[in-house]
Amino acid sequence: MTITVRAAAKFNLHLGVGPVREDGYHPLATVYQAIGLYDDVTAGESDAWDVELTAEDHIALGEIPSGDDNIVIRAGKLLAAHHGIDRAAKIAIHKGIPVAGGLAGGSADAAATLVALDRLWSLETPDEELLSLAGQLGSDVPFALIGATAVGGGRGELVEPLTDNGDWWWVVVGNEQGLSTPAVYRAFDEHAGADVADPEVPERLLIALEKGDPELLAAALDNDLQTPALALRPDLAQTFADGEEAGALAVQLSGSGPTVLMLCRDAPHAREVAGALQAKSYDRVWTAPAPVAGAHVLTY
Ligand SMILES: C[C@@](CO)(OP(=O)(O)O)[C@H](O)COP(=O)(O)OP(=O)(O)OC[C@H]1O[C@@H](n2ccc(N)nc2=O)[C@H](O)[C@@H]1O
Ligand SMILES: Nc1ncnc2c1ncn2[C@@H]1O[C@H](COP(=O)(O)OP(=O)(O)O)[C@@H](O)[C@H]1O
Repeated sequence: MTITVRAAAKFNLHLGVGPVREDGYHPLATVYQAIGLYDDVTAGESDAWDVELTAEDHIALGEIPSGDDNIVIRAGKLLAAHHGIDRAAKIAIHKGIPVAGGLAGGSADAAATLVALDRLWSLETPDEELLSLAGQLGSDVPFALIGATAVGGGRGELVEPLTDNGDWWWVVVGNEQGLSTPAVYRAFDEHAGADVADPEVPERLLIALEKGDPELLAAALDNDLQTPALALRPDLAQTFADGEEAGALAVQLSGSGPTVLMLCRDAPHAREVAGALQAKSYDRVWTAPAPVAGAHVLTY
C-alpha cells in the first residue's frame, strides 16, 4: 500500500522579524498564506528508509540531500520515535515547489510525510501532537500542516488560523539560484542593528483579508527580510521592476527569497502579468491561487 499526500508552498504576506534570541532564532509576527504550488509525497512500506526525488519542469533538485539529511526522513524517524515504534518507509517526493526559494518546500514535504506515515501506519496521532512534532522539524512546518491563512508567532511555529475572505491570485517568479535562510537572517541582523522592535501583525492586513480586497492587500504587504535578501542578491531588483511594469498590484519577496510574488486582481490579470514576464524571457513563472489547503491525502 502507498499513500500520497499533497502539500502547498507558503508566502509570508507580512513577515515582521524581531531581535535575535539567545537560541539563535528570531521572534516572528508573520501572516502565512498557502499558495497553489504543490509537492506530492508518496509513502510506502519498506524495511529501510529511502527517499526518491522527481520534479516538474524548471525545478532544480541539485540542492536537496538524498539520504538521512532529507527533511522527510527526519520527519519519519521523529514520528516513529514519538510512538516508540521501530519502522521505516520509502518516500517518493515529486516537487512542484522551487527549492531554497523562500516558499517552504522542504517544510511542505515534512508536513506531508507526517500525514502520510500517520495514515500508512494507522497511528491516528492527535492534531496537537502532529503540530508539536512539526514545530520540532522546522519553524515553517506547522503552517504547512494547516494551510489556508494563519498568523505565525514564536519563531514561526505557533500558528493560529485567520479569517481570509479573498480569492487571491499570485504570479510566482522563481530563480535559478537559491538563497540560504540563515544567511538572510544574518544579513538582517547586520542591516537592522541592535534596536529592532518587537514584531506585530498590522491591523490593516487583517482588514484587507477580511474584506478580500486586492487593492487593500497590495498596500498591506510587508517583509522585513526583503531588504537584507536584496542586499545579498541585487539582481532581483530587475524582477521587481519587471513585475511593476507588467502591471502587478504589488511585488514582494517570498520569505527569505529569492522567489518574487506579484499580486494580481484576478485569474485573467495573473495570466496577463505572467505572459508579460514570459515575453521578457523569464522561464520560471507560475500563476497560483490562494489560499489553498494544508497537507492532505490525495490517494491511498
Ligand atoms: C524565513 C522563513 C519565513 O517563513 O521561511 P523561508 O522563507 O526560509 O521559507 C522562516 O522563518 C524559515 O523557517 P524554516 O526554513 O522552517 O527555518 P528553520 O529550519 O526553523 O531554521 C533554519 C535557520 O533559519 C534561521 N531562523 C529561522 C526561523 C526564525 N524564526 N529565526 C531564524 O533565525 C536560523 O538561523 C535557523 O537555524
Ligand atoms: N525535501 C526537501 N526539499 C527541499 N529542500 C530540502 C528537503 N530536505 C532538505 N532540504 C534542504 O533544505 C533547504 C531549504 O529548502 P526549501 O524548504 O526548499 O527552501 P526555503 O527554506 O527557502 O523555503 C534546501 O536547500 C535543502 O538543502
